[in-house]
Amino acid sequence: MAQIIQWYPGHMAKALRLMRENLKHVDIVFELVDARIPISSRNPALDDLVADKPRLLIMTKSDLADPKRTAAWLEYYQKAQLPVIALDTRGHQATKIVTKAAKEVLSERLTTLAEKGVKEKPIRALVAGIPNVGKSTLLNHLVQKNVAITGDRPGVTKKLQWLKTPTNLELLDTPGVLWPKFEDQRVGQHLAMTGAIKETLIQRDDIVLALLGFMRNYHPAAIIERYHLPSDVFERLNNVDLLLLITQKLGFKDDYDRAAERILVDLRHGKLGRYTLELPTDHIGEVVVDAD
Ligand SMILES: Nc1nc2c(ncn2[C@@H]2O[C@H](COP(=O)(O)OP(=O)(O)OP(=O)(O)O)[C@@H](O)[C@H]2O)c(=O)[nH]1
Repeated sequence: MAQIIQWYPGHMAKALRLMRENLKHVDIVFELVDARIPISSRNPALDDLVADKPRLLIMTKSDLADPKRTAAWLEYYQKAQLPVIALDTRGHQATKIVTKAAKEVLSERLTTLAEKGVKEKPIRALVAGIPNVGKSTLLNHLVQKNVAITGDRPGVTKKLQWLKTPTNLELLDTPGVLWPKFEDQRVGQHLAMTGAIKETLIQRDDIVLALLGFMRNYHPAAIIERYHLPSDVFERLNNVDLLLLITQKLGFKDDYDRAAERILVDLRHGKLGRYTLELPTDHIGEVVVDAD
């Protein structure tokens, strides 16, 4: 799990500069977002950076996300004309799905080149996304056993290194690490709930109380069943009292920090079911998303 990183404007500027440099050399950007938190795991800085470069949005960890909400997000992005797919990046279909989608995004250009009789060249791609979103997993999956690194020989000017894949994709070997924007405290909470960042002990209570508040409307049965609570518990208790009751039910006496930690572990390990914390109609931070 990524640690909470002290993120200074200088770091951000350097990361973005590096990515801008690398973007010149690719045909397409694979922008990864976590399907459970499509708002909080996206950095709008990429929009400006990528500008007119073809882009494929890849919603990772869709196996952990709520399928209905994923469908709503796919529809939203399709309406916004942003090519998008959702997948389990570890799944055996990942290579096929990503390659097919990338070819579709570039289809016009590929057809033009074919008509001009230009021999098909590999599609060069850059994988970008926030920490823990699945960049390395996807890279490794696409590359399979065909890793072939070009350039960067000693004594030779440093070249970009490309990873070859069996499907005529070439991937830049260093993914672009974007950093989430924390302007809204819910962004931090959502990143911590999904395990993208590690929370401090002090933040943990707030995060778990926010989670219980979310589950109250979204999926109360998951909490009731997991912690053997009375079925009307959400009607009777506020979030603080609910946490105290769960603490007792877990046999942790009055150690509610320990209970909070357990609840987060349960959530991250899928013990509270599949979930998506954000919808296209949510307004979080400065990211204004609207389905209309
Ligand atoms: N369930 C599930 N887990 C995934 C998926 N993709 C990645 N993971 C897991 O998420 C964790 C983080 O994946 P990484 O590939 O290391 O993420 P990263 O973006 O390279 O992370 P950094 O190196 O921190 O930038 C790992 O435990 C992966 O196994 C997915 O689609 N589904």
